[in-house]
Amino acid sequence: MALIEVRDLVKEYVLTTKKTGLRGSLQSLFFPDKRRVHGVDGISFDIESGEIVGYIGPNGAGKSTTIKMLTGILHPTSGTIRINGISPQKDRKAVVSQLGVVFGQRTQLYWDLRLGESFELLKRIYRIDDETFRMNLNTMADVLGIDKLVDTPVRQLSLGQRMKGDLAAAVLHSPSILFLDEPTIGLDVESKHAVRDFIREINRQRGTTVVLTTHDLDDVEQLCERLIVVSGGKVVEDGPLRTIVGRLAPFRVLELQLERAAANLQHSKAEILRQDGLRVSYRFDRNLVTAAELIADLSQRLPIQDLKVKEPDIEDAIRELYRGNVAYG
Ligand SMILES: Nc1ncnc2c1ncn2[C@@H]1O[C@H](COP(=O)(O)OP(=O)(O)OP(=O)(O)O)[C@@H](O)[C@H]1O
Repeated sequence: MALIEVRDLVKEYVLTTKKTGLRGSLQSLFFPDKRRVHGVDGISFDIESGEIVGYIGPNGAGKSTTIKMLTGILHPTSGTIRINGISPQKDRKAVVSQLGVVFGQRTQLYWDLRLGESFELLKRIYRIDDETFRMNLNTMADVLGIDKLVDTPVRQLSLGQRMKGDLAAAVLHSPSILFLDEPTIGLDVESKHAVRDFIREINRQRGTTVVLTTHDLDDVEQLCERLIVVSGGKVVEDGPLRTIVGRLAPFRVLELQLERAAANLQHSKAEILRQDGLRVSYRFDRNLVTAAELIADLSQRLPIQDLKVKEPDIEDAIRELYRGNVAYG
C-alpha cells in the first residue's frame, strides 16, 4: 500500500452566471444559470513514503483543488483518496494529525502574537506533547535558525522570516507528510535557499514525504526526483524528472573553442547553432548521436582547444508541456 493513494479523483465546481438588468436579475434568482467546471477531472497516482514529488502544472490545472481534497478541506465529487490507508473525507482528524500544510500565499501564524507564542498556541491546538515540541523547535533552530525569530511579533517578520515560521509551525507535530503550496513565492534568493534546505533536511533526517506545488522551476530542479504534471484537471506526466525532461527536450548543445580557424565545421548529425570567431555551438539530438561520438568525430578534423556539453534545459521541457505542444498517447 502506498502512503498516498489517489484514484479517479474528480472535483466539479458549479458556477452560477448572473444575467444583467432587472429582468435578468429576477430570472437568475428563480432560474439560475448553472455551469459545471471540472477543477480536477479523473486524477490517479500513488506516492510512496519518503518521496519528494513535484506536483506541477500551468495556472488553473487543478493543483490547489487536488491538495485541498488531499488535506480534507474539499470534498471530491467522486473518486477515492487514502492517506496511510485512511480517507481524509471519512476521518479528517486522523489524517490531519499526519499532515503538515503550508500555503505560501497565506499564513497559519497569528499576526498579533510573537512567533514563539504562535507556536505555543499551535502546541495546544494540536495537543503536542512537551518533548516532541521541544525536540522539533530545536531541530528548527538548527535547520531554519528559528530561535532568533521567536521573540518577534509575526506582523513584523519579513516574508522570508514568516515563511520560515510557517514551515516550522507545519512540522511541530512531526507529520509524516508535508504539502507545500508555492513555498518560495515572492521570496528573495537567500530565503528560497533556506526553504529548499529545509525541505531537503526534513526529508533526509525524518523521511518526511513532501508534495510540492510550485511555479518555480529551480525548486523543481533542485528538489524533485519525480514529477506529476497536471493540465486541464488531468495527469499528463508522471515519472522521474530526468526521464521527462530527456524525452521532451532531447537536444543537447556542444560548445567548442577552437585554437585556430578551420574550414569544415559541418557534421551530418548536428546542427550549427552559432559561430562567433573561434567559438562554435552545435545542437544535437542525443537519440541520434552521443556527445562522445560527436566530439570524437569533430576532433579528428578540428583543432579543439576547449569544449563544454550543455544538458537539456528543464525550462524548455516544462514550457512545452504547459503550452500543450506535447501529444499524449
Ligand atoms: N471555488 C471555485 N469555484 C469555481 N471554480 C473553481 C474554484 N476553485 C478553482 N476553480 C476552477 O478549477 C480549476 C482548477 O483550479 P485550481 O485552483 O485547482 O488550479 P491550480 O492548478 O491550483 O492553479 P494556480 O497555479 O493558478 O494556483 C480552474 O479552472 C479554476 O478556475
